[in-house]
Amino acid sequence: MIEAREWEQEQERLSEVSAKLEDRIGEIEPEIEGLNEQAVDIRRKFWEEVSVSTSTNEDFEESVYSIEQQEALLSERERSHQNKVRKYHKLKRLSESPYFGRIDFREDGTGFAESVYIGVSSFVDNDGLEFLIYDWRTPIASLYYDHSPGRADYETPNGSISGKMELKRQYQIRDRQILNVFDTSDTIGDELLQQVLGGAADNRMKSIVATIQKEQNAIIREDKSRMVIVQGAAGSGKTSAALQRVAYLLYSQRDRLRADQVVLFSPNPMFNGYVSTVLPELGEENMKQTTFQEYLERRLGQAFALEDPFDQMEYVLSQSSDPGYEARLSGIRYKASSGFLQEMQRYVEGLERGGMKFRALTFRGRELVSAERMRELFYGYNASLRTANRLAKLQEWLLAEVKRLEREERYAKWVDEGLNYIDTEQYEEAYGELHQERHVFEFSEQYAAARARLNGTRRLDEGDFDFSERQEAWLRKDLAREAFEPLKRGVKRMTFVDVTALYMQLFDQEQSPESDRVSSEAGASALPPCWNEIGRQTRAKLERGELYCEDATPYLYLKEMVEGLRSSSDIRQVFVDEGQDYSAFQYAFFKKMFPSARMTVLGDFSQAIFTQSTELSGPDSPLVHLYGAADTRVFRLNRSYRSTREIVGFTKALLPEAADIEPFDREGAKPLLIGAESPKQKAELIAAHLKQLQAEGFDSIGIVTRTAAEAREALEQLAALGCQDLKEITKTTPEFKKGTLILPVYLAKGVEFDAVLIYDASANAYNRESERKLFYTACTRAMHRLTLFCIADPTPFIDNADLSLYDSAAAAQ
Ligand SMILES: Nc1ncnc2c1ncn2[C@@H]1O[C@H](COP(=O)(O)OP(=O)(O)OP(=O)(O)O)[C@@H](O)[C@H]1O
Repeated sequence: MIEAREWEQEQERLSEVSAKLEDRIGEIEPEIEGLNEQAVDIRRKFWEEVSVSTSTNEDFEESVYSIEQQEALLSERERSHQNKVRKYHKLKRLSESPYFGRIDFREDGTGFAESVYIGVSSFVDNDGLEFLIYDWRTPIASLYYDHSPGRADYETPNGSISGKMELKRQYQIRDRQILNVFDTSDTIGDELLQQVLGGAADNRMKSIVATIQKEQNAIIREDKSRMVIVQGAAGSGKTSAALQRVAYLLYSQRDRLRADQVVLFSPNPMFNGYVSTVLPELGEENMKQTTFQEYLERRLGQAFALEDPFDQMEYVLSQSSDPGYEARLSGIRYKASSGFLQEMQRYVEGLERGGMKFRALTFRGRELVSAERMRELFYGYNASLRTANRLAKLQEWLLAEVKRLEREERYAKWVDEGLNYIDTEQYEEAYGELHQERHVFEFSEQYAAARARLNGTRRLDEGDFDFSERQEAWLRKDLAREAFEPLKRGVKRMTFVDVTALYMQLFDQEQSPESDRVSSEAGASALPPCWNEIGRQTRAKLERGELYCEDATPYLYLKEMVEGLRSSSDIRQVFVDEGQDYSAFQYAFFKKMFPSARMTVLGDFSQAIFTQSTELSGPDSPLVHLYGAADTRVFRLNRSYRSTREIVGFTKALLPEAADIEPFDREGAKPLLIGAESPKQKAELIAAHLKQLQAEGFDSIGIVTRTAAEAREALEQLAALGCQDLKEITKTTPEFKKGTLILPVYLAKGVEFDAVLIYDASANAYNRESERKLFYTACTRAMHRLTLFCIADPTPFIDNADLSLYDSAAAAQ
């Protein structure tokens, strides 16, 4: 705390700045309202003011010009309106809490220290000279995040500036009143962070702008590398830093980066809502948010029923007795691997020499162009042409061929018959079309007649226009055109390439029964265990018009590699959260899909709960290879901000690789393990504990289960025991609500709760080594309290947790 006198001075300054903000808002407000009315007015009068005249060419041009002018004027007004509105909202936001930090910095060579007040955006005094508030993203503001009082420097576009930081101060301000002021010697004062982290969880993520940590700031401001990888412990602020980074980039590159050129891939649709308020809170427009599954659905959803990652997860967790289980798991791993990616790349190259698969073009049950003919043409093109280019040539040929066949078809029997069923509408259309032609005809006829008169000759074709013949010809053409339309559309979409057969062909090679692992044809990679069964499962699924989750990306990759990629070069920044859950294929895909983008991938290999997963930063990481080590920067975050010291102490004992995680120093109760004797008793204990937590004031509680079926069971049991307001979260729930949620671990990814209850931590439930990370992920969702329930023995995953790390309670009989 600071002295009373200083506090008073700070309050005085705050009041002054607030008053200036109010004045500025007062100046802009009428303008905003005026602009609003103007825009509506111009739109309303738009068509009144432009009279469209088509009587002469000049008139018509005049009208078009006038419309264009009006439109340009309107767009300009709207743009300036939007800018003003944005400015207005920024001022409003500032007026609620103008700043959160201050540094006094004496630049070397100057005789005075400047006081730099830092807030969510800049505010300059009316004279235009004095910055009353600096935006947190300005170069000088980085001092606040990176240094303690003493020698300090910061980077600007023109080089480094050094000096001495004489003061570093933090504020908590509400309604223009200072609630708290802290002077700090630390990089960012622990006191403020303590307060922020001690607060309750929300159903929306919060901006961390006032308490960004030095190691997070480095991630936020990194702007040299093409690829930024963040491997960070659970709760270390990866998602928070990512969102701040988006806001930073939108500011620092405001002349060349728009919010709609930034895309964030989230782990599930609910997560989109969870993080959607952060950027607007920082005064920025939201970026595009999507899930990879949504993208796959858009690209493949019409052709196949796609399995989503959550159904795949449910299968992996609950169908271990299925006879094909081992093969499926082996397939999931293989189909996500760099080995399969390389195999696929070799395969696509090989298609230039042989093995292409085509689908014949058929029409009314007749084969128009056989697959064989297409193959001949394809392999007859210049051998130096790539597959996609040859396909483009073939496509051109096919379109011409289809048009030729369509012309021939006009006199086919079915068209003769079709003429008998022409309705009046079609006749009218034909009449109309011919009538238009008639004008042209008449004009040329008149012209020819005039010439004939002038030359004193007679035309041979005079008067030979036969309307009914022409009408029939028109109708025949129309019938054939309509019937051929789907075929033409198909050729344009390249449906003549049999991608399904091409994909299946990848699995054709038989594995010898005596060997589980044999070298593939190319000799560079080995086939995975249960290879033959993997092939059988893959083919059977495809034949049903379905795609396993693990097949969707490789399938699309193959399709794109063969047919030529449709990329989005407009996207400039791609963010991937929960990056450990994406396969090597998906990363190769991102690179191809967004050729002009830089990438930021955030994740935690300790939370790799899906069977397919990618190590983010090790030597084998496909991510590091994606753009090359020189253009890649890896950051590590080891400090966990989410959970209390006690919870972090317990969770880090669950996983050997979590050993070096440091908790932020915030105290709380030890995790509690409660043993029950029967499922019924377990449910009763959970119900009682829930009531106790609610009575203590926790209003964000997560009951985390292994599977969706278990979540349903939990809901029924607890509701029967009188627990109120329980909300079940399924993969189709559109957004998180505050309260007591019951959900499977894989849907709790990335989110947090005041208190987490592990619904079943028994040895029976969690015992397979492959589920250790699943269990770890569940426990690391807790901020303040973690309680685990089990029947008989607890999961062996806690064997390494020293008994001092948690409390145990057996059920009272
Ligand atoms: N610098 C910070 N100041 C205040 N709060 C922070 C800071 N960094 C992280 N937090 C808080 O810590 C919690 C965890 O942050 P976040 O969800 O971003 O972590 P994460 O690394 O993405 O976690 P996970 O991998 O478990 O999804 C959030 O409540 C966030 O607000």
